[in-house]
Amino acid sequence: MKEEIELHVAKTPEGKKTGRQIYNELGCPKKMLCPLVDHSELAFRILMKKYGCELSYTPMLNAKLFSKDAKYRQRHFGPLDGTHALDRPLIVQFCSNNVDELIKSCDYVKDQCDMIDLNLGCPQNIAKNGNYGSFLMENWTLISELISKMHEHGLNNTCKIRIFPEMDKSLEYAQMCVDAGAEWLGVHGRLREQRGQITGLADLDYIKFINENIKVKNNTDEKQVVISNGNLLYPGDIKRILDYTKCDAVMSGEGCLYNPGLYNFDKEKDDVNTAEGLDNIKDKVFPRVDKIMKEYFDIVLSVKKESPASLKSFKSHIFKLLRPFFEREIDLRNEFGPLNKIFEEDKYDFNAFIKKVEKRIEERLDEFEDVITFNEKDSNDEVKYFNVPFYRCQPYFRVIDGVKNNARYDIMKRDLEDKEGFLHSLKNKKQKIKDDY
Ligand SMILES: Cc1cc2nc3c(=O)[nH]c(=O)nc-3n(C[C@H](O)[C@H](O)[C@H](O)COP(=O)(O)O)c2cc1C
Repeated sequence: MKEEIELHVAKTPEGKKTGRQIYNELGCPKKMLCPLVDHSELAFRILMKKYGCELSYTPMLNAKLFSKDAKYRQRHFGPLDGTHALDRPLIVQFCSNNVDELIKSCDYVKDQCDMIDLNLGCPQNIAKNGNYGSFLMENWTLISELISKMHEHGLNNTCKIRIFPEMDKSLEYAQMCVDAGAEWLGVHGRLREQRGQITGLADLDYIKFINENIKVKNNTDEKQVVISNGNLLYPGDIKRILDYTKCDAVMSGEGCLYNPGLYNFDKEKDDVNTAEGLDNIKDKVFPRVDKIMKEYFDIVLSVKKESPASLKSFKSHIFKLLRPFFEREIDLRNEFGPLNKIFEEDKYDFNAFIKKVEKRIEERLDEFEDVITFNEKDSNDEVKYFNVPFYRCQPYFRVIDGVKNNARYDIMKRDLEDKEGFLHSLKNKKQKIKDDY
């Protein structure tokens, strides 16, 4: 027998805009940057906006700490966040299991952003221990209370969910969030168990099913705003995913981290589906790693005073941006690894390192042709894979070597032939698991 649960349904304050109105006012953004702990900080958001991203999320902020600790607030959401010319539209994301802490935190940031998101997707142990993120998926009463209080407080609010193994339950869950007052819904098409080594593919069928069947709160004619999350590797995937799921927008995490050029094309003019088309716009959509590294570093320096990036996050970005390059140019990777004084400008000039990378690429240009080609061997009807020179940013195909429990598992295409990369990934398994959200 179905367990009776008490659900909160928000009363909409008078004059409050609907999700669709907010979406239209924000210019109908289609290409969004995911919330990313340690990675969607101000500097990276600015870089992404320069490269065609239309809306960004902050990293997840912990409402318990944010509501109480001024230092935490200062460190994670400074005065420049949301006020920099290139930092809007912006969604601030909180994790929480406590209404008072959540509302207090929202009040601190509501004038510096366009919407506030509740994190219902974090699958990490830290979320398990703190009882938030995807570990609230069993507590619909609490979720509906958190969302409805945000809504009733007059905030423009969204939530980002994961899916259940059952499609119907996933829809019911999404509907509960919307009825509680979520004006937008981000759907990450993976189960809570799909993380680390068994991340696998997101299931777009679930996202499509939720999007096609969900009813907007109060059941008006308006369509619920739904954002699809997962499986974005190449620019052409954006249209493919939007056409398939019929969602309003896509958001990407790892796709952008490894290649900030993912969104950087003109949908009317540029051909992003063929190797030839991509080759014509390769500087935009697969930027050279030395150039993007310089651009990112310049932004980091420009916002350093008000919103300093942590060394950990800076290094993690560089490792991701340069992943294919570092896998071949091991000496430069080894040189970058121990660099810990990057932000102490007088002691270490990071521009000297950038110059070394640039020089190395120039030397390699004779040897490795600068063309994008279509990789027929790895293709199937739905997904196209491309060969991109190692000195250009490109998607990262994860190495997965295990299946656990009942997690749905679709083998993702991986570059296992790249033995060096494979071994490197395995060696860094520990680090990777820690990095994986
Ligand atoms: C480094 C990293 C940090 C993440 N941090 C967050 C976060 O703060 N909040 C959140 O909701 N999801 C977070 N995620 C999950 C992403 O937002 C996204 O849902 C997930 O990576 C799947 O999308 P992708 O396949 O485009 O990467 C994180 C993912 C990564 C890789």
